[in-house]
Amino acid sequence: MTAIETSGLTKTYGELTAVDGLDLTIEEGEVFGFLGPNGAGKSTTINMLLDFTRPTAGSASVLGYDAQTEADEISPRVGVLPEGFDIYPRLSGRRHLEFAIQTKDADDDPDRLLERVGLSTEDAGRPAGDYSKGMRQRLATGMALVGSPDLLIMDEPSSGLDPHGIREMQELVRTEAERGTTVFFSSHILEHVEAVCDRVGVLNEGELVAVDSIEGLRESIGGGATMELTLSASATGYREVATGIAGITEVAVSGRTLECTVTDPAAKASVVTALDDAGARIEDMRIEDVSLETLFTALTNGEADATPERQTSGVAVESGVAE
Ligand SMILES: Nc1ncnc2c1ncn2[C@@H]1O[C@H](COP(=O)(O)OP(=O)(O)OP(=O)(O)O)[C@@H](O)[C@H]1O
Repeated sequence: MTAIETSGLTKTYGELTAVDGLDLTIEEGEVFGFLGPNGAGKSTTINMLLDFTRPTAGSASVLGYDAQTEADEISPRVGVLPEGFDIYPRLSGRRHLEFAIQTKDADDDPDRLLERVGLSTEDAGRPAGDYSKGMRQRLATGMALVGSPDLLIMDEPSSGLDPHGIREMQELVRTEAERGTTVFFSSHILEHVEAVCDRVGVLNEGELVAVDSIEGLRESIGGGATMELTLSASATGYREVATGIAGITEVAVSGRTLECTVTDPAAKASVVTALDDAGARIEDMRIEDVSLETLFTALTNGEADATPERQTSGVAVESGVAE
């Protein structure tokens, strides 16, 4: 059975199309990262899956039930970490959890939940109104885990968390996935989903612009790289050598440096061999691979940070993608 299936799911607000004909299938047990820049339509999609918002067109099913007509069947089996979770300021964290346990008619141990989300017993006794943003996020995560849901929907789960908290959240997602839970989580930060997701979908201006495994995305960009070769003498005479190689689309020369745009990974070795054969002495080589961040940027009109990783060494540089 599919955990989530949408068909032509659309939501418009007046002139604005927040979600535009979304066709998405997520299998049970998958960890799916829903990516997109601010305003891409991620929360609107989640709200339609949870029947908080009605679609303008199309349909969605969650755990085999229609998201609009059978929402009552869905909610007991889904744990939700909403974006901008509202707390009851005077109630302690523990009371929040107890309340969630009662509401779901579950039998979770609040202490176990607190431990899982990294909230101390002492903090659990304090009014949630005094919590930091990260602590609120941990509490909301604990509430989402109540009742061991079959599907966990997390809207920007890393929001407010420090790097340590982000790692813990990723660990928690992994543990849930091992338990068989389907995890659907949205983020506008690729590296937060990269560590844990089986597949990612990239949403931009309401449209799904890519759906693939992380490996698939890596492969699709694997050929794109810039190679910078520093020779022992002027590179001017070697431009033609590099230009003649299949998979090298552009060559720029500056002093002793040749900068080649590579579209076929095999061309990286070919250019080194060809230059060597032509008598050039390569003193240094740097390869700047296109990272997933760069792909994300390209898919979403440059609204995310592009931080390609530089790898520097001698001639034996391996191709790779930024971690
Ligand atoms: N109730 C609403 N009325 C009017 N426009 C809305 C409403 N809810 C969302 N929108 C618009 O729909 C678009 C998508 O918003 P949405 O909150 O789904 O994006 P998002 O991808 O979750 O963004 P973020 O990462 O910032 O949370 C935005 O342009 C937003 O302004």
